[in-house]
Amino acid sequence: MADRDVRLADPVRDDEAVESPPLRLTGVGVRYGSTVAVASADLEAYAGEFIAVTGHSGSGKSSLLWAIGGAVEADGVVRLGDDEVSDRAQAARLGIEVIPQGSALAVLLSAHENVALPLLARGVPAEQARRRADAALASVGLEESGSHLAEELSGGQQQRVAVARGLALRGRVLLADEPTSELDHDNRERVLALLRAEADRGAIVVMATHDPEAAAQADGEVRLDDGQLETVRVPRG
Ligand SMILES: Nc1ncnc2c1ncn2[C@@H]1O[C@H](COP(=O)(O)OP(=O)(O)OP(=O)(O)O)[C@@H](O)[C@H]1O
Repeated sequence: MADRDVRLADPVRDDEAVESPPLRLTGVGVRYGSTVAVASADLEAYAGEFIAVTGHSGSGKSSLLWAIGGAVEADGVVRLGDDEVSDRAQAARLGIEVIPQGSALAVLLSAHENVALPLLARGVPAEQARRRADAALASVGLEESGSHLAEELSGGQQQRVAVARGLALRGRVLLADEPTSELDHDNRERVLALLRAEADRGAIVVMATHDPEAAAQADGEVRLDDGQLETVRVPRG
């Protein structure tokens, strides 16, 4: 798809509000060889919604998020508004952002650099990127840790940096893969509140989690059972 046909998200804009177009999955499937990770999933989500994807380990949660984010080859169609997601770079241009499982930080960069560099890569001016990284790190309680190398941080602190990095991008859709798995109670609640705020800002938040208490705080829940997606709670129910 040519760039001019893609409705670009604008990460340079400094205002917080966003109105995500609807996210629609139709018959989305993910296979790895003979393993069916996700079988023909249908899902709709709208601006302001916070959806939990639950299921046991290996049930396909990450694969579903990767398919939405264009990070894995998938059958079926993922649409954000009128635009069909085709690959990761195009999904990022549409404003589909990811908080990956396991943080995936650059360990030899500082916490601040890990948050600011993706902003610079999207064309955010340096001063604005610095400010947004400061604010995002402060929002996860790491205002004092910005200069620490990622490898000097604990697992939970690294996870909070990854959350800050995802939030700082201010996407239209935020895909959060087990964003609270390493966190103590207070930090889990803090991160869930930040994801809620992200939805309140007009984004769509899709969170994979195996934690029922975290899932209960989302507006809606879908569960994967060996790749089959079923609706547990609808956000508008
Ligand atoms: N790159 C890959 N190559 C082959 N098989 C894979 C790959 N990634 C995932 N799988 C398989 O696909 C299935 C779904 O995996 P996925 O990571 O999506 O599940 P999950 O629900 O996110 O698991 P967890 O909660 O443990 O993170 C599993 O059977 C897994 O072994």
